[in-house]
Amino acid sequence: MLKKDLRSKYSKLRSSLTPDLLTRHSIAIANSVLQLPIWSYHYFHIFLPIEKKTEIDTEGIISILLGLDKNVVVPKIISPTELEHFLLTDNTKFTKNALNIPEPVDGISIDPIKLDVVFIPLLAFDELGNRTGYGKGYYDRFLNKCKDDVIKIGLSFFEAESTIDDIEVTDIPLDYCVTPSKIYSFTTS
Ligand SMILES: Nc1nc2c(c(=O)[nH]1)N(C=O)[C@@H](CNc1ccc(C(=O)N[C@@H](CCC(=O)O)C(=O)O)cc1)CN2
Ligand SMILES: Nc1ncnc2c1ncn2[C@@H]1O[C@H](COP(=O)(O)OP(=O)(O)OP(=O)(O)O)[C@@H](O)[C@H]1O
Repeated sequence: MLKKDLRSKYSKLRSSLTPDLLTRHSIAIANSVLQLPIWSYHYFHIFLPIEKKTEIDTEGIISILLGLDKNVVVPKIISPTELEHFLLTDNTKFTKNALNIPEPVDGISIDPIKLDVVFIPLLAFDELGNRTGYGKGYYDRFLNKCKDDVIKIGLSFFEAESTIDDIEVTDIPLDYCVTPSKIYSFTTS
């Protein structure tokens, strides 16, 4: 399927999730994340959900990361194409931007090259690990600034599509995708 059709299909599917199912699926995803081979790393990047778009509640994953004393880094949109990344601390204040994304007001800026693991929001992914988001290319540009072996983990309420047909050269595939019932591994190493 084409990205535009997948965006509309999965936006609709997501908006049909009840609050109770969203909570249960988000907890199941957080529990599965514990099974991934990522716990020797230090710098983890994670997004905060757009509630109006019924995104995964990442609070459980953030609690796990903080409980394990990991460095947790969150994005902030600073231009129509670019994200900046801030370390999450006890003092981090959040405010919702124009797209309803909770973002840090300011803080310690982290160079993406430092990141070991990135949790990635998506609307749909396929069996090869390709993904599509809202179509603004923020994550593709951001991942391009990370080290080559950064571990890229998609989080999805729904299972893989067989193929996304309009993949571009700038699309960076996932290493893993975690759904409420399954962990997909796309890595060859
Ligand atoms: N929680 C979260 N944070 C994230 C992302 C994400 O997907 N989820 N992003 C991942 O890249 C970036 C933000 N990308 C976004 C792009 C479009 C829209 C959005 O609401 N688009 C509207 C059209 C709005 C408009 O153009 O004014 C839409 O899709 O209906 C939201 C986030 C960075 N932070
Ligand atoms: N590294 C890059 N440099 C310049 N443009 C890029 C880069 N990566 C992606 N783009 C452009 O961004 C636009 C949106 O890309 P795409 O449709 O893959 O977004 P998406 O993956 O759905 O969105 P997001 O990454 O925000 O979740 C495309 O026109 C693409 O060419």
